[in-house]
Amino acid sequence: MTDILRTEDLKIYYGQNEAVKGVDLSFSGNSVTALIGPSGCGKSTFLRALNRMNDEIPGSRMTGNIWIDGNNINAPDTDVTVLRQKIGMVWQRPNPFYKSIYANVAFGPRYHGVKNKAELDGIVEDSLRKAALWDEVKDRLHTSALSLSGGQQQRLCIARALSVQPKILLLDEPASALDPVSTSKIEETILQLKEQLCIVIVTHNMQQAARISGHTAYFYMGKLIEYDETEKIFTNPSDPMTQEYISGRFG
Ligand SMILES: Nc1ncnc2c1ncn2[C@@H]1O[C@H](COP(=O)(O)OP(=O)(O)OP(=O)(O)O)[C@@H](O)[C@H]1O
Repeated sequence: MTDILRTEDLKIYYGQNEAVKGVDLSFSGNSVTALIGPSGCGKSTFLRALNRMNDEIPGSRMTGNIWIDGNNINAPDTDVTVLRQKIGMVWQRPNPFYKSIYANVAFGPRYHGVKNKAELDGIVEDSLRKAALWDEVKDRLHTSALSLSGGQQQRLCIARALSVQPKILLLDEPASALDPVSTSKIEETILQLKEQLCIVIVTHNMQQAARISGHTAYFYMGKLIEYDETEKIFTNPSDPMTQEYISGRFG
């Protein structure tokens, strides 16, 4: 499979603190890659770099390259809005806008110039279907997004990210604040989205990583220790550090 996203010697700093220490990783289309590792090892920092979300953090800077479709996203002429259209992101806590369900999903397409109501209606329905939320909300599209449960809000945030047709979806512990039923709905949604997207997910939940990802990257203290097929990482990792982490977490 062709890689659509690749990092090369990526280093990320907060002031003097080097949080990510020269990571090379590649991601292909139609795949789910899990980023795992102990708290503070740099998973979220690495993830946020992939659509330049760290730009928003004062004192943060990065070196190295991130290639998407052959373009270096760290190039000074990169249009960050266009970049974030291609690479969507969903955070740990659902963060819908204080607007209707419809307006949340229509926000991105409207921002990018879609005005036609029929077209917007189509995008909203399609995005909500892909996020496995349509059947639950189709009769209340114009009610507040905040009237939804936490799990529904998170699927709404996924629909919102999908509405601008990204190629890549970044998920930062998207189910860690949810109950088991909502978690399994999010996991089912991720598995369906894999058919169309490249997905990178940070998770603390080893079982979740094993259930949904094809490849897993193990980070420790800012370094990428091991990257391989998920089954290999969880059954027979090559690096003793990975083994120690996995057995501690599973044992
Ligand atoms: N906004 C920030 N400002 C300064 N330092 C930060 C910031 N965010 C993260 N760091 C530091 O960068 C390092 C990596 O943190 P990061 O949140 O990326 O790790 P993580 O593996 O995602 O952790 P967790 O699993 O707890 O979310 C840590 O030393 C952390 O203190």
